[in-house]
Amino acid sequence: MTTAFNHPYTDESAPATAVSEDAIVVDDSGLDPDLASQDGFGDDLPDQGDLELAERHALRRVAGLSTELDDVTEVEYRRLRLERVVLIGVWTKGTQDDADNSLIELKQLAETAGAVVLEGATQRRSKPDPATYVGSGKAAELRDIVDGTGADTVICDGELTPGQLRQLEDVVKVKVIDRTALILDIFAQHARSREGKAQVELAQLTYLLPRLRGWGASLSRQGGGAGGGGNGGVGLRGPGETKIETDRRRINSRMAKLRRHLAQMETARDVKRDRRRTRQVPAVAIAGYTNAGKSSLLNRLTGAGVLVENALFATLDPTVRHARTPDGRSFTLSDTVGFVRHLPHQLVEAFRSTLEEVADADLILHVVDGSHPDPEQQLGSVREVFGEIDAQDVPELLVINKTDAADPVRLKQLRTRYPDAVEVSARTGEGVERLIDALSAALPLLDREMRVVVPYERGDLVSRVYDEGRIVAEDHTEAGTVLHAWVPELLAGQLAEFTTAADRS
Ligand SMILES: Nc1nc2c(ncn2[C@@H]2O[C@H](COP(=O)(O)OP(=O)(O)OP(=O)(O)O)[C@@H](O)[C@H]2O)c(=O)[nH]1
Ligand SMILES: [Mg+2]
Repeated sequence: MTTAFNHPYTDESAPATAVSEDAIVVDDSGLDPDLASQDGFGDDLPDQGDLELAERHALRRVAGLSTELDDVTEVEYRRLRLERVVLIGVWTKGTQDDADNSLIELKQLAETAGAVVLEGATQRRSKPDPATYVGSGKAAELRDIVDGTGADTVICDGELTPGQLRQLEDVVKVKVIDRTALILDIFAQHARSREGKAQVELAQLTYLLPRLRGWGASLSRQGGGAGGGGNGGVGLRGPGETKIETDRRRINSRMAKLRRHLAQMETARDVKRDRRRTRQVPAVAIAGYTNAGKSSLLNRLTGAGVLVENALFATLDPTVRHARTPDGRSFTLSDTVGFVRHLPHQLVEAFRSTLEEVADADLILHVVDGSHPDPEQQLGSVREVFGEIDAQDVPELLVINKTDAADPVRLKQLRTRYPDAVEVSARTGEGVERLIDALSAALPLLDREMRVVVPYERGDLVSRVYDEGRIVAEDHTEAGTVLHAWVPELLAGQLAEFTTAADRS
């Protein structure tokens, strides 16, 4: 029994505290000035990101003075801010390696959220325990580990029911959260745009709603002091229940408000997308597992200067760049939010409009980290999400990235398995030429050759030829701009009236 608890993260060579150096520093104060000021959208959410833990506790006690909503959503999320954590996974199927990889990913997620991982352990079971996730014996061992390490949080590698979270908390006596809450927390820390923030908040509230009671109980216990210890105490329970009802109502109305705002923002996005569509510029979406190197590749391909970080979910807001093939054809290239195994469905829902960029693309550059121990599993998870967002029919160009760091044997396996994939290193630039060629070949061809004389008052058409087409020759005469160019069908139609006699045959 005891041996089932392995502690892979305590070895001397990799002290757990080293992780905090890479941790993302979130400066909430300067983050998003427009959220609070421009439309009153965030008016009821003062920014409390920099509050010390103790102050957050204090805030909870003056809950009656602030609005209830601040209390529940903001403060309780902030309480989620993890410091010293112990990881626990239930290993139900697959090999020991799979179980270890899963826990290593959980460790990366926890570190990305800013936590220091003290210990990790897995338990082999046919299925998670319905009461406490791990069996009761393991739960007691887990409590000993928590005591021994001074951890303040346990993170479970799965999605737990509200009841499991509460019951496990009762045993280990510290906060217990699951993988879903952890991912939501990372997204919350990384969201930059108004839309991204709203999407994440909606997902968090969806997650929080059925768990209100459980968290309330554990938090009132953690509040300690005034309550007289124990489980929150009989005296606290009555008012707590009423408060939960109020909170629930407020959360529901907040969610409705967020949905309305998101719908508006989505309309704006659709307009933008439609504009791109009518310009007939093919759209290429870069998608793939988180940390696969999508942003690096976008930078390599376009010099976009997009945030690259060795952290999970560095990119949450889609970035769209304009690019050209070597033969001059225009296309857009967009970076997207990374995927992860078991992406919480609340997030898939909330990010649906962002993810639709992928579903709407003419081509997906699916980036896989070739240096990962199990790239094929990541690839499978990503394709699963493609299915959920109806992107499975979009042509896909598989890109195996990080060849500079990948094991040659693994690369060879991948090559055999995916003969059409292109191997690149976004870091060294190796293979990028080949990728550009493959990309060009996969993009729709510009299909009309035109010779036109465009009068000077139609400079707009000339600039569209510049944007959307490829100019073979250009001259300026008294009659206007003489162009010989290849252009997309739609533009060809609009240029038709200016075709030169020679071309009219
Ligand atoms: N060795 C190596 N590292 C790479 C390569 N491409 C990217 N990386 C590193 O991988 C990490 C993640 O890169 P990103 O470009 O941020 O990955 P991403 O897919 O955009 O990640 P998210 O936006 O977080 O989902 C960074 O530390 C990069 O420096 C590569 O070709 N070789
Ligand atoms: Mg990125």
